[in-house]
Amino acid sequence: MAAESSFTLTYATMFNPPEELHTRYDEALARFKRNLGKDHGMIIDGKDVFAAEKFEDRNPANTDEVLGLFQKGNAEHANAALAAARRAFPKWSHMKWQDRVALVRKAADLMNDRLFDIGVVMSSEVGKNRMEALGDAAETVALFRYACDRMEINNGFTVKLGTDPLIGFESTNESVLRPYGVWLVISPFNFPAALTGGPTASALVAGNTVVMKPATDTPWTARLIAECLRDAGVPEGVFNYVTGPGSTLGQALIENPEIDGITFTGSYDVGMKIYRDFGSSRWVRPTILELGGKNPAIVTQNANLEDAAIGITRSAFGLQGQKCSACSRVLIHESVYDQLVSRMVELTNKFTIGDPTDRSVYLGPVVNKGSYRDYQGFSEELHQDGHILTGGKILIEGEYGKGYFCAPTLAELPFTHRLWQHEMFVPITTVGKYSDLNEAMKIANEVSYGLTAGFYGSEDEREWFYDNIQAGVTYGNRPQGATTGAWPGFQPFGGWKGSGSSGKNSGGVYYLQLYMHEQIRNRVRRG
Ligand SMILES: NC(=O)c1ccc[n+]([C@@H]2O[C@H](COP(=O)([O-])OP(=O)(O)OC[C@H]3O[C@@H](n4cnc5c(N)ncnc54)[C@H](O)[C@@H]3O)[C@@H](O)[C@H]2O)c1
Ligand SMILES: N[C@@H](CCC=O)C(=O)O
Repeated sequence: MAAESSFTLTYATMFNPPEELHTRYDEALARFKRNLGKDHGMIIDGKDVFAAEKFEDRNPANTDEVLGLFQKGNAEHANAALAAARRAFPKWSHMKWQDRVALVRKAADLMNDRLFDIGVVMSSEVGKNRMEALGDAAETVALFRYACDRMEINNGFTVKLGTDPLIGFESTNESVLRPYGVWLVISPFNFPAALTGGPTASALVAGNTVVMKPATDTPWTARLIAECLRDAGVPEGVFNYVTGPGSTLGQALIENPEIDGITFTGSYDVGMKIYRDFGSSRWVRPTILELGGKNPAIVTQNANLEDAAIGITRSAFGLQGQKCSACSRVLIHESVYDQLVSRMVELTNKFTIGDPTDRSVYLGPVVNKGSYRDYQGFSEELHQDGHILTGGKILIEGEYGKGYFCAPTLAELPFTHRLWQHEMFVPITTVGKYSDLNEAMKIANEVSYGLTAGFYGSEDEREWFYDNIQAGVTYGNRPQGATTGAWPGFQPFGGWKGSGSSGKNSGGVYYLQLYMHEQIRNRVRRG
């Protein structure tokens, strides 16, 4: 987002926003308060569709507050949405790609105009602080535009190939990338705009039609993204927005043979189940899985310790540790261990915790009761098996008692403990001491995940780190965030090993191609 000033909002710049951003956020917050408690439909074939059963979208910072009512979609809604997407596919896919790009760009412009309203809704249903929420909305705009740019730069992915060396014939060849058909997008709660909107925009620009299903904790943000597409004039049925539980609606979507491709972003367990279920079809369909992380930061004796402390604590506790990219493991050389740990504790204790719509707040609540309980369980385990440096308790005094607030936690733990391997997805980071850098690298890589990783050390050491770490997004000496804060076109985002299936990062130059299959066109003429 470019405001009137020269400031451009990204996850790296969000720590020093101009005053104007706060003013506009506050205006949106006032509008939002007048819109609470409404009944929001699904969007199927361009129409608002209401189900017999509803679910409440509640504010995790104040669980008494019902943000809105949403539809508990079922298998019938799944079938209707997929059928609408199937009907819309022939016309959408045969439209000139330039016309699809124009519509998706228009949706991005609308989203940019509505950025602050989207941001406030997101803060309220996810618990994201202001700048993180605005960042997620701005990232979605960037992902829409990036997909359009890539289609243009690649001229619609039509490439002239060699002419066959025939005598008496002219035989030309061309490669064309073409859409698959109906694409399913299932997204998680933590980046409800970017991870619903990003894959949707790529699928649409490529010529697929889409059914999108957000997480049950975050239906409103996704609805606002869907409204941008609808209001931009994307034809009926080309995208469809359905809401409801993953175990019923999500499962019904997965099991429907109408789907030609899927982008699932979420946990490893659900992703792997989807992969297996999806694999039982008559042929192999593209399955883009963006899964969990257990992201390490390695700090050597040559590091700038202040940059390391700032970057690590920001990445450990931004969005309450509920980022796939969160810095959840820190490996520190023994010679600088005490100094760095004490600075990290100091910075962690300075974070303001509270209502995420408040401008001074860095940590909001965790997203729901399940995460709140997870935090308590892990804290108990850390009290027993490790040493809590700070945190380790839920916050219940005063206003905190109304929501799911947890103290950001740093804990020492033997490297053999299971929590060095398990993605906790709450504000808890484990810290350990190493004496040999090769050993630290071995520990960093000995997990099922390979999403992001951070490094603080000398420039030579850093190149060694890149060559040896198993991760899709890596950062060196970055105070803006040790392991978090990727931006489309700058740090395309995706993981290795159990963190991702495609090996190509979203917001990167190889991503849009995943939504298309290749057709070779050979044309022969006598003469
Ligand atoms: N790699 C990435 O880019 C990335 C980004 C964000 C989050 N994540 C991961 O997402 C997880 C947190 O998000 P979450 O708690 O919302 O994840 P989740 O796996 O619980 O849910 C993700 C989505 O899957 C749906 N779902 C659940 N069961 C389903 C089923 N059987 N069939 C179809 N859909 C089903 C849910 O309703 C939701 O929409 C973490 O593991 C995090 O690391 C990964
Ligand atoms: N793109 C985000 C992470 C998304 C996953 O949760 C980042 O780079 O921090």
